[in-house]
Amino acid sequence: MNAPAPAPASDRVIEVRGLRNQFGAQVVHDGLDLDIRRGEIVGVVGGSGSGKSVLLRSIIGLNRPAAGSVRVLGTDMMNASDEQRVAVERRCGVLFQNGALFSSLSVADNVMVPMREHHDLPLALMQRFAALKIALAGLPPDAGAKLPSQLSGGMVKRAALARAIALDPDILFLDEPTAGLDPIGAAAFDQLILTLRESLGLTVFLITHDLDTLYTICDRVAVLSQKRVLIADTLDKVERCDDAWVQEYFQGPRGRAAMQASERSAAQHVRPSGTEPAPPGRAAPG
Ligand SMILES: Nc1ncnc2c1ncn2[C@@H]1O[C@H](COP(=O)(O)OP(=O)(O)OP(=O)(O)O)[C@@H](O)[C@H]1O
Repeated sequence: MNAPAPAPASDRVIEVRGLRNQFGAQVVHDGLDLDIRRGEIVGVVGGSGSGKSVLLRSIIGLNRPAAGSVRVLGTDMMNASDEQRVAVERRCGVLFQNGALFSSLSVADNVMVPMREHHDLPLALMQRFAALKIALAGLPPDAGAKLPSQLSGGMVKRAALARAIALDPDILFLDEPTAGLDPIGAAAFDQLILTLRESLGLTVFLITHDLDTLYTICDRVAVLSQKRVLIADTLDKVERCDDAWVQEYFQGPRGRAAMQASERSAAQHVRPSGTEPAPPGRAAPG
């Protein structure tokens, strides 16, 4: 398999080299390399327990790797001062699995948490910014006053997204953002990510098990297998990778359904105006 040409250094917003993570005797990553380029949406896939979340945590500094190097926005995270690390953190928004909102704070207060942490702004200004982010995340204005427990699952994801974009990040990290959403909610969330990428110029690191998300919004897909990134490339190249897990994942019934839905969607875009589009397809949630 030919490796894709390396991106110029100035384009790489995340560079992971020789990453090793180990918990006791369990080696999760060994010699893992990954580049993420400015402005792309990269889907990170792999079997359960392959180390996707640990990789995310290693990149954002929540997990200290046993070996290797991680550069984020040009900063060597393993050797950065606290000040440099905080400066990078400010430029990264994270949507954790299940949202991880503070249950005792309203949505607006949750969105203001990173603002309070990193800036010294008047309350009224923070409230205006929070309302803007809540709207950008596709929530109605009255959602700001609600507690997370008063929201539907889809709204919790959007509230967590509003918090993740609170500081206008350069890089958005999403850990299974469409898990638990119904197919229509998941498709809407995918479109929201695309819209935000365009409007905010984001780079997106996206962990997902959702094949439709991969086909709909990802520029490249990185497959975690055998403790490393087996391949990180466009979907058509990844689909042709002859690894057993990749074949089972992409050529199984759900993979084929997602691929066909994506082909139907592409065909709709060249359909002459005035003709009826085919209904959108989305593999049923597992
Ligand atoms: N803090 C920790 N201490 C010990 N083991 C850990 C820790 N964090 C993760 N692990 C282990 O590392 C492995 C990889 O975990 P990780 O959560 O990254 O998997 P994943 O690929 O995200 O899985 P899933 O798709 O199920 O969410 C798992 O075996 C997990 O139990």
